[in-house]
Amino acid sequence: MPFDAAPDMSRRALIRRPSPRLAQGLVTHIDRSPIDIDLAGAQWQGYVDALTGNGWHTIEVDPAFDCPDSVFVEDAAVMFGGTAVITNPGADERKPETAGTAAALRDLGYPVRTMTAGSLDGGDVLKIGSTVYVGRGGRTDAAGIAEFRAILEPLGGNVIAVPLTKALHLKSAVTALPDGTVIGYPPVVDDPSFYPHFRPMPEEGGAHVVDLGQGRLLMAASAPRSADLIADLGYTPVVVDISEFEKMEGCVTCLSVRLRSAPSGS
Ligand SMILES: CN(C)C(=N)NCCC[C@H](N)C(=O)O
Repeated sequence: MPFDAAPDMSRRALIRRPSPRLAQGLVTHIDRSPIDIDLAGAQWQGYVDALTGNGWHTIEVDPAFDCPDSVFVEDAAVMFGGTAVITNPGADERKPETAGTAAALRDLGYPVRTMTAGSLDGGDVLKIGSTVYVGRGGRTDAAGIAEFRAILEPLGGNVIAVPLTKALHLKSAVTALPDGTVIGYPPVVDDPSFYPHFRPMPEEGGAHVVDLGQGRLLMAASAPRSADLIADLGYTPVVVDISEFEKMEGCVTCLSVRLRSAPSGS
């Protein structure tokens, strides 16, 4: 008799359905462009399908339709091992997003640490093993970095603050390949010398990858030359069109939070 296999605890991802008010979300470093909300919905579904089609079990955080930017679920939480850190977003408009994300993670059994002292967005956090780069920029302040460091260090994280003046979030500028190479689009990277191995990408969208495992990297359709370069490094790009989210300064990383460890203590 068929049975439901338990989801692989190392391949689960949080996602959050876009608000019908997406077009009213924040834009900081780019000009505002019209959003096709139906296309955004279809693109979000395409993104979710790319996760599930590559072996990820998705868990939907309750929608927050009053919060235009809530689809960018990455900014509300950072996972470190089996602990969830609920952020204190740097933009007041985005602070109400965290309650639903915290509830989802608690329901999944994760111990939750909630930031209160300073501000920090999940998009400013790039983890490479136990090294955790945090962008000190428009959304993440010094008090936020200090609070985050105080939470992560006892868990084994080494927090390194890096300057960020040319992009919204650190992961707007740089992300990392599975081998630890940091990839970035030089015009928006403040100082590549912070990273032991840095490889420039020819397009802004090419600086953003989500590691799907087994050498597969989720990337945006806006960066075809970067996808070729990534393929030439022996990885398999999995390409999704997220144009409507890019118009809101989003990228592939922002639309999910991967839960790669079981809840600590379980
Ligand atoms: C890595 N990135 C870019 C993110 N994690 N988040 C994007 C948030 C975009 C939103 N309109 C805002 O301005 O907050």
